[in-house]
This record gives sequence, C-alpha cells and structure tokens, in this order.
Amino acid sequence: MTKQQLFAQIQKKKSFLCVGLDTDIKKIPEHLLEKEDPVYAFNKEIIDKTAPYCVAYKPNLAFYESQGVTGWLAFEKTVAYIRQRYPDQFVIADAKRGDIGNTSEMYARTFFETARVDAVTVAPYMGEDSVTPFLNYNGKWVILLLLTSNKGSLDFQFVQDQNGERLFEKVLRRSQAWASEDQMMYVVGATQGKLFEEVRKLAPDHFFLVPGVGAQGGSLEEVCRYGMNTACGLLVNSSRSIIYADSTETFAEAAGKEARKLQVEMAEMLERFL
Ligand SMILES: O=C(O)c1cc(=O)[nH]c(=O)n1[C@@H]1O[C@H](COP(=O)(O)O)[C@@H](O)[C@H]1O
Repeated sequence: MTKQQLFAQIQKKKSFLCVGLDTDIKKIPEHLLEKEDPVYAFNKEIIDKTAPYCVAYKPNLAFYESQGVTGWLAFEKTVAYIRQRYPDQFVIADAKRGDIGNTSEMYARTFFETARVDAVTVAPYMGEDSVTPFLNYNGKWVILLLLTSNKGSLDFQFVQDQNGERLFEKVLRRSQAWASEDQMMYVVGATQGKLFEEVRKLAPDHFFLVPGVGAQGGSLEEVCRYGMNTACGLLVNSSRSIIYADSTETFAEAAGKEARKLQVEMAEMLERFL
C-alpha cells in the first residue's frame, strides 16, 4: 500500500486508528477456549466488529510466538483473513526485528513473502545494514522504533553526543537517507506528548505509528495537535483498551464500541488539525 492509498483510507473512514491484536490466550473469553483455534476465533470476531472504524491492524508477534507453532498459525490465518475480507486494511507485523544483513533478509522474507503483511516494526540499534534488507520490497514498509512509549525510552533514546544531538534525533536524521517517506514510518509513543512537535519538524512528511493511547494513558489530542501533518501522518494504535473492553460473550461488540469511540474522536481531530 502506498502513502497516498493509506491517506485515502484515512479520509474515507475519518479514522487513523490501528487496532492492536495483542491476543493473549489467558485473557480471551472462556467460551472461545473450546474452539479449534481460540486466538484466531477471537481475532476474527474482533476484526469483523472493528473494521468499519479503523484503517490498520497490528498483531504483536510476541503474543503469537509465545504459543509456538499454534500461535504462528493463528498469526498467519489472521493476516490472511484481513487480506481476504478487508483488503483495504494496512497490516503491521509488530515484531521489532533487526540483525546482521543476511539475517534481516530472512526476517524480511518471513514477514513480506510468507506472512505477506504491509509493514514490520524494526529496531534501529544495529544500524543501516540491519534495516536496508527490509527495504527491498516494493510497496512494503519499515516502521523504525524512534521514541518509544515506555519508561525505558529515557535510558538511551535521549542520550546526547558531544554536539548535543540526542540519539533519537540521530536515528531520525541518518535513517531518512536510507528510504523515503513512502517506505519508512517511525514509532513515536503517545506518551511523548509535546515532543511530537520536535519530531514532526525533523520529519515533516513521514507517517508515525503511535502506540500508547488507551491502557498507557497517552493523549490523542496532544498527539494530533503536535503530530498531525497535511496527510494526517499518524496511525494511532490501541490494543488492550479495545480488544479486552469486555471479557464475556459480547466481547466483540464491546471492542467495536471502543473502536467507534476512538474513531469519532479522530474524525473531530481531522476536522481541527488537518
Ligand atoms: O512498536 C510498537 O508497536 C510499540 C512501541 C512502543 O513504543 N510502545 C508500544 O506500546 N508498542 C506496542 O503497542 C502496543 C500497545 O498496546 P496497548 O498499551 O495495550 O494499547 C503493544 O503491542 C506494544 O508492544
């Protein structure tokens, strides 16, 4: 999917919501546990009820890989289900990969050829040759971790060099030479608040994947005020607050309601800040 196509979806749906499929078998409603593949059954219902209100899905690989082969199959089937039923949705494998070149090539093959997602999250720590193998696929995206939403983001991401340049600024500056804004997005956590203003100045045209609204307490209003650009430039992810809104048989309806609530807020933000 191109940047223009993604923006067209955002305009059509008045939403830049990404639903995080962080499906924990220990948290899914009991009645699903008797199904052949409970995680897949849960995801299908969540997807059907949230699809009208979002433009993207982000399965987080940790939740699938923790279940071994069964979990990987649930992940692949989930991606295939979205592809078949909702082909306009942007699918992100949240895998946070990155390794020496030939290993990254295998990761890229895993996610772009085998699982056939649109984008994969990648850690920048190992540098250029660990990221570029993901860029050899037309129409596919790298989403580079830049300023994460967690407390530990303070440990390294703000460390300054002798010229006062902070690590996240260096990552942003250097990585923009590896790919254009049609192939690269950046993770900027919603909890980073006003810093969006600075990051947006350094990357005026890129999309940001913004986790941290919902369970982590980030402010959607602040993200939009400081982070939105003329093509929206934001995909805001929420996982737990949507998919675990209710733990009974009406879990999917409850997820749909939560997604709709965010979509309504997003429509208002698009009116105000676009
Ligand atoms: O790359 C990510 O998606 C990510 C980066 C980050 O800085 N913070 C962050 O929370 N995430 C992911 O975004 C999701 C957030 O989930 P909730 O807090 O439940 O909405 C999880 O899958 C996290 O792994």
